Amino acid sequence: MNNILEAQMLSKSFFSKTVLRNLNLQVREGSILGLLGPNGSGKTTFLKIAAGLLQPTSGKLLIGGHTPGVVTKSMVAYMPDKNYLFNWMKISDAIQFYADFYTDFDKEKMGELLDFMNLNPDLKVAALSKGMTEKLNLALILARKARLMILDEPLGGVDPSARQKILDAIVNNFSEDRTIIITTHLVRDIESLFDDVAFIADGQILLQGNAEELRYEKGKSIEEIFCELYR
Ligand SMILES: Nc1ncnc2c1ncn2[C@@H]1O[C@H](COP(=O)(O)OP(=O)(O)OP(=O)(O)O)[C@@H](O)[C@H]1O
Repeated sequence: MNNILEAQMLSKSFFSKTVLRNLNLQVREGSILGLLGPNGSGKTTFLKIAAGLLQPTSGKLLIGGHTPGVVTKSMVAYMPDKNYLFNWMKISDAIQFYADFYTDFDKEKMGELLDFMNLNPDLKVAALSKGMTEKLNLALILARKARLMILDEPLGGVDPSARQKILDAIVNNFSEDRTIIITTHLVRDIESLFDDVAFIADGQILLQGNAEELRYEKGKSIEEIFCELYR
C-alpha cells in the first residue's frame, strides 16, 4: 500500500518555541489514522502544515508526493478545530461557498448529510450551537471527494448521543480510495475507527503502529496505552 502522506525530519518553530522536532510519520493510503497526544503536543500544528496553512521550519511533508500547496488543495479536505464560517451566512450560503470553491464538492451528498445530521439549510450559522456547527463543518468536509480528509477534534463539542451519529457519518463516507487523519481527546469513543495510531509528545512521534496489533501486543485498549504513555 502506498503512503499518501510522508513527513521526514519535520520541524516547526514559532520564534524561539520549537513545536515539532524532526518528526517522521507515514500515513497509508486508504487508512484511518488517529493522531493522539496531550494538549500542546503539536497535533494541530502538524495538521496545519499538511493542510498548507503553515510552512515547516525545516524538513519536509509530502502529500501524494507534493509539497502542500496549489496541487494538494484538491486532494486535501481540512476540518479545523475552530469554526471559520461567517456568522452572516445561512447553512445554504455555506454550502454554495464550498460548491464554488471546491470542484470536488458534491451538493447531492451534502443534502443527504444535512438530513442525516438533522440540519436545516435555512438556519443561520450564528444561530447554531457548538455541536451543530461541528456537524455542519464535518458535513461540508465529507461532501468533498478529497483523497485525504484531515479532521482536527471533530467531536469536541457534540453531546454523547450525537457522537455516534457523527462517527457513523465518517464510517459511511469512508472508502478505500480515501484516507482520514483524526485527532481527538475522546480516544475511547473513537478508537474503534482507527486502522493505525500515532502518539505524539513534545513534537515527536513516540509510538506508531497498527491499532489492532498494538492492542494485541500490549493487551490494552488504545485509550489505556495513551494513559500509560502520558502518565
Ligand atoms: N502561532 C503560534 N505562535 C506561537 N505558538 C504557537 C502557535 N501555534 C501553536 N503554538 C504553540 O505550539 C504548541 C503546540 O500547539 P498545537 O495547537 O499544535 O497543539 P495540540 O497538540 O493540537 O494541542 P490541543 O490538543 O490542546 O489542541 C503549543 O504550545 C502552542 O501554544
